[in-house]
Amino acid sequence: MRLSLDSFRAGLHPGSTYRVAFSGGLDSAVLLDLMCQVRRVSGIGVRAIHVHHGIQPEADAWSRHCAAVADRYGVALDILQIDGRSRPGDSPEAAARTARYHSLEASLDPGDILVTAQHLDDQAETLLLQLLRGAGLAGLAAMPNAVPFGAGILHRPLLRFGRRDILAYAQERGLSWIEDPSNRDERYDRNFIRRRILPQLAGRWPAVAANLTRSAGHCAEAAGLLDRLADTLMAAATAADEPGTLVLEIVQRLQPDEQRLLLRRWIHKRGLRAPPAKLLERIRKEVVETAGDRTPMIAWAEGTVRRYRHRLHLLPPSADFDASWTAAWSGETPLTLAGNGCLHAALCPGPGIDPDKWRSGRITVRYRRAGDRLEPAGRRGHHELKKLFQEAGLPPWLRDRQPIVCIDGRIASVGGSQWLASEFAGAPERVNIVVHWTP
Ligand SMILES: Nc1ncnc2c1ncn2[C@@H]1O[C@H](COP(=O)(O)OP(=O)(O)OP(=O)(O)O)[C@@H](O)[C@H]1O
Repeated sequence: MRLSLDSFRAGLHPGSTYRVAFSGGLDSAVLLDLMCQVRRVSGIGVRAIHVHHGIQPEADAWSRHCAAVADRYGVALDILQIDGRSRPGDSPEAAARTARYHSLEASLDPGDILVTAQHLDDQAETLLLQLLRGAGLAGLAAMPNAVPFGAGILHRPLLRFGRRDILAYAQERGLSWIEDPSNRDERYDRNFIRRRILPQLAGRWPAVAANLTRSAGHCAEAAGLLDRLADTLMAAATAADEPGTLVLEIVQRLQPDEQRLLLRRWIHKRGLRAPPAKLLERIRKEVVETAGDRTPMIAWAEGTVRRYRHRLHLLPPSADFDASWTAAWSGETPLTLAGNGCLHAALCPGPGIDPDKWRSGRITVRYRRAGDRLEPAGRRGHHELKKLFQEAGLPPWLRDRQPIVCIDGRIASVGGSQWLASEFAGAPERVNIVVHWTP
């Protein structure tokens, strides 16, 4: 489609404040020019944002170029300084991109529309890259035209226009831009596809970019439908008294493909990246489908799926929890438990620790040790903590994480004030020390 002010405006997502992601390259130079023209005719607010990655030696010169261009348009430019370096083993391209998107996302105010300059050929490259990675529908949907992003929206108004139309527009308008030398580096997959593969395909199928983009559109529609189906399955399977937990029996009644869809959505909604397909299938077979009363679990880098008492639980990783940790506590100020929330103590009416015993003893906090026993307040006889936890239906993976408050080395309370030792418990009708645990 020919790129003109009218054809561009016709597809622009409605809004009143736009932030142009301006790298200084050809595509975003055209986008900024178009947005400034729209501003002239319709009075929208336009600001530009440039991300300074601090990686390439030219980064300072690019920032200066962007500032000069923005100045000529009379547009305010925010320069976001980020550390776009990758960690060993990560792709530098992906690390810079992730850091850039995070900083752009955080910079938006409510209602802002962030516009970026990806076009039809970028979309075709993205689809090919996703196919080569073996992506599922969500990946093949490639880049959406508009999605919620931070406090605002991310919108790509040039997706309908090809690289050639964008170049023609820039030349016609006499725009200036900078060329990033790394765009020619064919060690990067995207550059290889753009420079070697797509021209070959276009020699035989001139409409290749438009057709691939159309396929991405079909995938996007199907992916949206499946998301809605997954939400319906999840609403039906979620335990009413424990949001975030699924009722095993309901999940088991679904077909295998529905189970996979539901598991992926459940993990995604928790903000975790789904495991690879093979591992997801193991979760389905070994955790969901296994018969009997077993309590299987499967962990991957992003989390753990566990089955316990007819429910499925999803836990984020807990890297810094140390079961051998112990500390003295004044009881006056909250105590932070590494990787396990915090404790605080307050005087409250009702069951709790006798304030006199609390003040006169030496308080320490630790975790469970083999053979720990307790006589619960109001009950006769000592019981192993393990038995008390089982009796209360506490899932096994939470048992070692219950903080144990000791007075002079003897257990006074467990899990905040969930279990109180009779030897330290105050009279329940009086005001006592209540230990709260916020995991
Ligand atoms: N340094 C930058 N500062 C501000 N915006 C940028 C910067 N780099 C890129 N952008 C914005 O992102 C768009 C896409 O850039 P580019 O194609 O280089 O990114 P990419 O790494 O391939 O990411 P994507 O997959 O989103 O296209 C640009 O057109 C521009 O709008």
